[in-house]
Amino acid sequence: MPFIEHVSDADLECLALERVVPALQAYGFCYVDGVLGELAGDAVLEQVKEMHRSGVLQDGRLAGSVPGVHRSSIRGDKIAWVSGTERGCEAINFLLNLIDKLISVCARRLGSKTIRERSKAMVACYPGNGAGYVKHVDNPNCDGRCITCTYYLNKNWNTKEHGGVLRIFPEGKSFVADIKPLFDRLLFFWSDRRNPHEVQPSYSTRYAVTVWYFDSEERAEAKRRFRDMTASSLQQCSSSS
Ligand SMILES: Cc1cc(NC(=O)CCC(=O)O)nc(C)c1Br
Ligand SMILES: [Fe+3]
Repeated sequence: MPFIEHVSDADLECLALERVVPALQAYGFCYVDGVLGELAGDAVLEQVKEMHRSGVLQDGRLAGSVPGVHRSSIRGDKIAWVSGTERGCEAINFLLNLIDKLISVCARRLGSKTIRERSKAMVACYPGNGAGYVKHVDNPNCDGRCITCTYYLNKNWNTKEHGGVLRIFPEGKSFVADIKPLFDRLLFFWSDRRNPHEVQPSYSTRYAVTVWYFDSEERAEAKRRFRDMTASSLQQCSSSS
C-alpha cells in the first residue's frame, strides 16, 4: 500500500524538538494534529474498522475483578494488541514507525530517560453505548512505562453530542485538560502519577491506538522486582506444602 510520506524525517525532528519536548517538560502532555495526513490517517482508520467488523476487538480486561461491579462500568473499551506486522495492519505499522521516530528524537532531548523499547499497540474501540474509562493512572507503581502515546481516529467528532473526551487531571495543577479524540491527532503524556486521566462516556464509536514507551532502567528494575516476588512466593509455597 503506497503511502505518500506526509511528514519527512526532518519535519518529525522539528516537531519533536519544537513542540513535543517543550510541552512534555512544561505541562506533562502534548498533542499534535494532522500527523499522518488524510490519506495515511484514513488507511489506519479503515484497518481499525475492519478489525472491529471482523470481531478481533475483545472486551478490555481488568487488573482484578471487583465483585459486584460490572466490568463495563469501569472500562467499556474493546481492545486488540497488535505488533503491526500482522496482515491488514500495514497502515498501523506505518503509524507505529512514525511514532517511534518521533519518540527517539524526543528521547535524546529528555536526557533523564533512556527510552529504547515500547509495548505492542493497543487498538481500542469504545462502542458508543455510554461506556468510558474511569479516572486512573497508567503507571502508578513504576512498572517501567514512561510515555503514553495515543493516536485518535474519529472524524466529525462532536463532543457535545458524542462525549468521549479524554480528561487529564495534571497532578498539582488547578486546571484539567480536555482532549477531543479527533481524527489524525497524536497525544503524548507521562504515564506516571503526574497524569491521572479518564475517558468520559462515549455516545458514538470511538477508535484509538495506544502505545507505551518504556524507560529501560525503570523497566529492568520492575522486572527484577517481579522476579524476586515470584521467587519468594514460590519458596513460601514449597516450604509451606
Ligand atoms: C488498556 C488501558 C487503556 C488505557 N486507556 C486510556 O486511558 C484511554 C485513553 C484514550 O482512549 O483517550 N489506559 C490504561 C491505563 C490501560 Br491499562
Ligand atoms: Fe490510561
